[in-house]
Amino acid sequence: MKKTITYSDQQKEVINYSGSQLLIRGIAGSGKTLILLKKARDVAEKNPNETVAVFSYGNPLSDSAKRQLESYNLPNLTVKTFHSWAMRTYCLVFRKRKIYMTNRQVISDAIKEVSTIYPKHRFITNKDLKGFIEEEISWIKGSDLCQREKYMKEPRKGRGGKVRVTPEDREVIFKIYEEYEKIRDYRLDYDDLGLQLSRNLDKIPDEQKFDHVFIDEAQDLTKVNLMVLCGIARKSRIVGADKGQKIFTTSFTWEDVGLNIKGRRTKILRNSYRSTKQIMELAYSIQEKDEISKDEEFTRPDLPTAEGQKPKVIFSKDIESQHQALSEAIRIIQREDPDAVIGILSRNREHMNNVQKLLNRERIDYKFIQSSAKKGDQEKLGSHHEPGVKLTTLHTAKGLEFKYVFITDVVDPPTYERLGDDFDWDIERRLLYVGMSRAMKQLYLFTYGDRHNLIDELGKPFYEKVMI
Ligand SMILES: Nc1ncnc2c1ncn2[C@@H]1O[C@H](COP(=O)(O)OP(=O)(O)OP(=O)(O)O)[C@@H](O)[C@H]1O
Repeated sequence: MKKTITYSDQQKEVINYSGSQLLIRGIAGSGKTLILLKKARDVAEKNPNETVAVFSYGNPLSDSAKRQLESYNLPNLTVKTFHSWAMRTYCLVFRKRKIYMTNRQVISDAIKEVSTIYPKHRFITNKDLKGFIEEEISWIKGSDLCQREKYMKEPRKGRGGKVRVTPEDREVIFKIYEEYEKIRDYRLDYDDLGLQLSRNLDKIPDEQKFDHVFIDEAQDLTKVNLMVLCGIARKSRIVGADKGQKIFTTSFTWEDVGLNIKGRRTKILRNSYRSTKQIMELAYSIQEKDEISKDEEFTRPDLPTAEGQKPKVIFSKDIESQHQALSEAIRIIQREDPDAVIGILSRNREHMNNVQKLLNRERIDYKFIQSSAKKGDQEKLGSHHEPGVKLTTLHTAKGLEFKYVFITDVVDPPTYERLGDDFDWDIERRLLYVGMSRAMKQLYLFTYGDRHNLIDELGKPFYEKVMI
């Protein structure tokens, strides 16, 4: 059943805004995507001879946007992800027929090369820091800091504080980056697409540009990708973003990417229409602890008016009893609400695979929500629009919503992942906030053992504690 929408005054102001640049800042569930799609539709309907593109974050979200727009049948309106558009555009600009992608091994090979110069440095000897180096190289390319001088001077705002980085560390990282680029050679990584296109904006063919560009979840795009998207807009660029949900370590200012959002060009949405007051109270209790809540661009939320049950936090002794509690909770909900959409969100793939094994064992039907599937797994892909149990990660759940949300394994990451005291808890807080704010009606958090820093930070009056 299609729900009727009565737009709020704040939302109407965004819909009726007719300027050529606009930033829509809004909290989780405030209708940024809804309004962006409505606006894109209006522009496409009013101007049938002009092209309109909506850029969504990832395939699940872009499929959802396509679904919402398909009945309007507007041939001048398209929905894309940055990567799908950039792959095609890169081939056209650089006259390539096929794109060869690098693999993770290239980072290991680059580290090995640099080990002859810095044999004792922790980035060389500590294998657990490889993930950090991978993110750092992505940051260098995503922010176009590809010259040594630039990289050495760049403030790390937005990059996260996972590992303390001294000037000597930067020297080592930059050497690894240079080796990585040499070994990579003709192959590309995901950051190359935006980087090379941002340097060749004038070569992008006209048919790959649009009169009006709408960008959703912009807080997590890299600086170069945003520059490219703003650069291909002939007439207007409309951007939706929420710093409170920034879960990747990208950094840019709106000015950097060519967007003037001063004065009336920024509109703010503060009400969640997705979740109940009880869910958002709990979600805000963790967001308050995040440094980002002090940022001038952070959007302060208003509490929703819709009432519901208090979220439940299930404390188990170990992972097995968590799984038992999880399968019991799924069965209870499926009995009471057979058409329910249940999202099971995990911190990483390993946790998701454990949940998958549990559901197979318990003969509970499920589908995955993910950007792509391995060959043969296609029929296991689902969407958050259809009833049933959906398995996904917190990262992929961004922008999506489920009537019931179960977040599993809310425990401290293992020490090797935490890198001692340098661990960036703010990103973990934000991920949990993103996960919690996906829930429309009921929210369950599952934890076990005695190491659950984030659970300890939650406001105690805002959840029901269940001990197993
Ligand atoms: N005025 C409204 N009346 C009823 N429902 C609304 C209204 N505005 C938004 N919604 C609903 O609220 C939910 C959240 O909207 P949407 O996904 O657009 O929010 P968002 O700001 O993009 O969220 P997020 O940043 O968390 O992805 C959707 O189900 C949407 O249909």
